[in-house]
Amino acid sequence: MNSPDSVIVIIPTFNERENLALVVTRVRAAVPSAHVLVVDDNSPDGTGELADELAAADERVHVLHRTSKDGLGAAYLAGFSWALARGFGAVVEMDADGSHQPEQLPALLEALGRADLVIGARWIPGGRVENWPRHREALSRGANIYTRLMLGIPLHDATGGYRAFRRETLEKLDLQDVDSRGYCFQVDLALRTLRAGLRVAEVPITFVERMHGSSKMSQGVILESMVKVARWGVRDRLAALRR
Ligand SMILES: Nc1nc2c(ncn2[C@@H]2O[C@H](COP(=O)(O)OP(=O)(O)O[C@H]3O[C@H](CO)[C@@H](O)[C@H](O)[C@@H]3O)[C@@H](O)[C@H]2O)c(=O)[nH]1
Repeated sequence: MNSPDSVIVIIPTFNERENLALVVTRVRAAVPSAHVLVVDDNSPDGTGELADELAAADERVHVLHRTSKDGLGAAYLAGFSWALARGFGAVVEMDADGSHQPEQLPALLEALGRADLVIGARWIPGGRVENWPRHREALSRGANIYTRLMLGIPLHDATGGYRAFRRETLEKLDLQDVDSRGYCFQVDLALRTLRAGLRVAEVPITFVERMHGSSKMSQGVILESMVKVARWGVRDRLAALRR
């Protein structure tokens, strides 16, 4: 069992062979006490085998192999239950492609001292993106405006995927009810955290476009997000009317 102040960084992977070793090395250098859990969905490019090699070389690196690509949300849910069962006190989400800077992890963890969930935010003062194509920036900014309007939440980067949870936060969120598969998983968990009356803080981050491989963003992921966010907004407004 790990101590309450122990940190695990969960990295979901699908075809990230060219990126994984560097990001794991950078995490271990930025916070040497942190553990890393790679959750691989049977990547055809051999990412899972590479993760096994990294785990064999470092006792703080672990791998969860899943049988097929089942979405970012499902991968994180599997990673969360693995981490909670082993007693980690802080659980971090991070992309494998180097978009999230491991060197900014100490700032996220520091903010977790006064919040229940910390989101690394691109769209607040001090936050920025580097080398992102214009259409991706427009999509992300638009998605966050849409989310804020539909849900009436005070967050500027609810879709951001660089974040740190206290273990107690995850324990309170009824994760067994979460069915968000794609990137709307991020909004889903932020919304659940706020609705549970917990504190969400945003800290500025620099998001850097990946050097290798490609994004797994798809029309299906965008559609799921639009429909789910609209549905949650209607649900919450109806609930407010009934009160
Ligand atoms: N295991 C697993 N991993 C996945 C899957 N889909 C994506 N991933 C992994 O999840 C991470 C993010 O996926 P990308 O495809 O690189 O995302 P992006 O387009 O750069 O994502 C941006 O938008 C997301 C949604 O808002 C954000 O979550 C993310 O932080 C970033 O801002 C990567 O490590 C990728 O390999 C999946 O089905 N299974």
